[in-house]
Amino acid sequence: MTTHRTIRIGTRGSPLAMAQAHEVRDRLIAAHPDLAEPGRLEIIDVKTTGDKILDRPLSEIGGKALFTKELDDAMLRGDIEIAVHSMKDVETNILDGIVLPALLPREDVRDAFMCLTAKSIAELKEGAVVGTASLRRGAQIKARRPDIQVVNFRGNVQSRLRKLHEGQVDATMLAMAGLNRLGMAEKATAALEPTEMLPAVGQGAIGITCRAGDSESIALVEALNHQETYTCVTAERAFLRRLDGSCRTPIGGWCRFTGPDTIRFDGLVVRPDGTGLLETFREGPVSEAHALADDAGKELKAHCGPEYFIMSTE
Ligand SMILES: NCc1[nH]cc(CCC(=O)O)c1CC(=O)O
Repeated sequence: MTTHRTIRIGTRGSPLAMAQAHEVRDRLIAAHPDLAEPGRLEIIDVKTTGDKILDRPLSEIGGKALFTKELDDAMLRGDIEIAVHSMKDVETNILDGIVLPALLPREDVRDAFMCLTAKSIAELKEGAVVGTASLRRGAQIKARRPDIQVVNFRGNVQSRLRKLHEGQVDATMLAMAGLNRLGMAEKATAALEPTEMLPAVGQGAIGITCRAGDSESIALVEALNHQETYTCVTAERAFLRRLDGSCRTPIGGWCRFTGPDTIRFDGLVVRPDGTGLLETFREGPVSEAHALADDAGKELKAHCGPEYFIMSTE
């Protein structure tokens, strides 16, 4: 192959998004050493609405599509060849004209608990204030500790840590994956086991998209795919699709390999106020991962009424 066009890697501009884009660039060069030549790869900061509006809950301003829309638009316009996404933020249905040729090996899937006064959720003082913009984290913590007050809390990792140190909240939660990628894992007070806080669908996984038909970029990106992660995250997204997943419903879903040929999927839904937690799991062969998670979604969907879903009114 002797084409020499520049491959533009689009990303959001936050420190975490930039770290992820650099990881993709490094992996592309490791897989295709000719890409190390000057001018072959370029990282482009595509501003997203989600990064610009910081004072309202994510669930009120249009959900996770915000984080990906501008990257999708830039790709469809032909401004970038490759886009780097946190799979947690990618809509369950990928746009026509865009493909997902690779998921990188999954990072730590757990949520981090960050608190200056307690080592665990159980040790938080009566009536403690926990800051999170995530309905999933807020509802799961309320399910465990109904006395806790959950307040909306956004911003990047650095600004959330500052608010914690200023005493605006008693505790907050972040993805371990993000802290690890920023080299800030030591900021976590504890990692919450999935039995205590089931992660979001796609948490810890980076997805790389290309324009459908851009066979050169697709071939470069496909070499980075980690099949185990792809199988698990695809299964989780089948579960999410059954539940009409968006930022507006507290949903957790996690699939992992339990042996070379077997998986286990765990899923839950809970009302935003922390009541009515419903959980289920499936175990079976890897080849059935998608069908098993899909079936788990059907089961939970049959049991959760409209009060599990916050309807959009804006
Ligand atoms: N919604 C923002 C977002 N999207 C992905 C991550 C973390 C990295 C990951 O899950 O891969 C975060 C921040 C957080 O939840 O702490």
